[in-house]
Amino acid sequence: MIISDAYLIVTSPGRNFVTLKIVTESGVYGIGDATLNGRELSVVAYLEEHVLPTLIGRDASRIEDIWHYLYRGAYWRRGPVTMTAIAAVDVALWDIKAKVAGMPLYQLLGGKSRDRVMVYGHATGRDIEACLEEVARHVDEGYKAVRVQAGVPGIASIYGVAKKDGEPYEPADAELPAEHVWSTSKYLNHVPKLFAAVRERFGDDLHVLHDVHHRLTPIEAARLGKEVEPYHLFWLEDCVPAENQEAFGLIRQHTTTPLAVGEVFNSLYDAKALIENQWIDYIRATLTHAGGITHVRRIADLAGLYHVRTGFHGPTDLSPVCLGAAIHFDTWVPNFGIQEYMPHTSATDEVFPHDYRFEDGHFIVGEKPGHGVDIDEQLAKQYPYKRASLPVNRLEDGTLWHW
Ligand SMILES: O=C(O)[C@H](O)[C@@H](O)[C@H](O)[C@H](O)CO
Ligand SMILES: [Mg+2]
Repeated sequence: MIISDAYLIVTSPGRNFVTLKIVTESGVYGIGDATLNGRELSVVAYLEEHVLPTLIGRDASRIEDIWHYLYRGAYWRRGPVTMTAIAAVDVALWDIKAKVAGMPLYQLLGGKSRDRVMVYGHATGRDIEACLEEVARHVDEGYKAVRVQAGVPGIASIYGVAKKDGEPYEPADAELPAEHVWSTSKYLNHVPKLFAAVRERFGDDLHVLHDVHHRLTPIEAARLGKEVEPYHLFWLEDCVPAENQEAFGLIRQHTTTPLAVGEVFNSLYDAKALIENQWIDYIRATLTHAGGITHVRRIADLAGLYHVRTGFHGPTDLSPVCLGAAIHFDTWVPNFGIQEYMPHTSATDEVFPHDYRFEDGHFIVGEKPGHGVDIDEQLAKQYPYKRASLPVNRLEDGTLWHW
């Protein structure tokens, strides 16, 4: 299982994706996702200059050793670029190992803990009415859990709401960052009304989620958590920026609304205090940005000791390679909570043929050896990279805020 080649494929079938392919002397290959939204080419440079040349001639079966070679061996630890690069190598190597073993990846991890993986979809609308229509569409399509984000009166553009009702939401929508204007008070006054309307129309059984996208302070998050308690959210996500993990201790004292965090985390150390103090309920760090299967497995195991469950990040800016590998992980991990699912465009699905399938609000893992996702390199060439940036947010007085 000697590595003979390793190269990147950058393609943009609707949005940018970076994919690593590692090939062994026997011809067996594996692929890993290396997409860091809005910062794609920094990971390309990191891999091409510092990682890929060191892989040639190594034994692909030594996943653990290669992980530490890339982590400890870099001297400069952690960070999204490094950890995304390591993750791409790691997932590609697990893909190779499972293919060589002739097993779907979940078997190598320990086998199935469940038959299917519950997902949540995204309902978005300009106002509450439009948003409720989108929730209804998701319910009709079989979803058991729906994230609900609506426009707020007085805020012109807001995270999570598509420009036109019924269109999928894509945040990296401009070559250079768009500037949005944010008002915490308008938002806080509006969200409880949205969830009151959702429960009134859809009853108690549907799981409902909401993403604050890092824009509150701890005491504001505490207020929101308390005010939505009657509507029994499945989770309130990223309610404050999480560099200061202790902030979650304050929020926790005030509310029983379950808290999810971690899509921007890239290592266990970002979440250690959050988990050990039981300040959160769901950890969202996912394979592509947090060092791959080898590292996220450690995060999940620590989380399990403290009743924290997984709720992997799964937006369209993570490629089907990430989603496919995540579904294997979700099928195995004992402390699974939920998986995020934003459907990719059909052009993306054609570039990345895969064997997972969506059925009745759940993903069913595929049975092909490996993680079950491939890349059509010829087709990928038809979609050249296009620079695309995430927006920024400013308060109404012009202060740069969290988007
Ligand atoms: O919960 C989510 O799915 C996320 O918040 C995403 O929508 C991020 O904004 C995106 O991944 C940034 O690239
Ligand atoms: Mg989020």
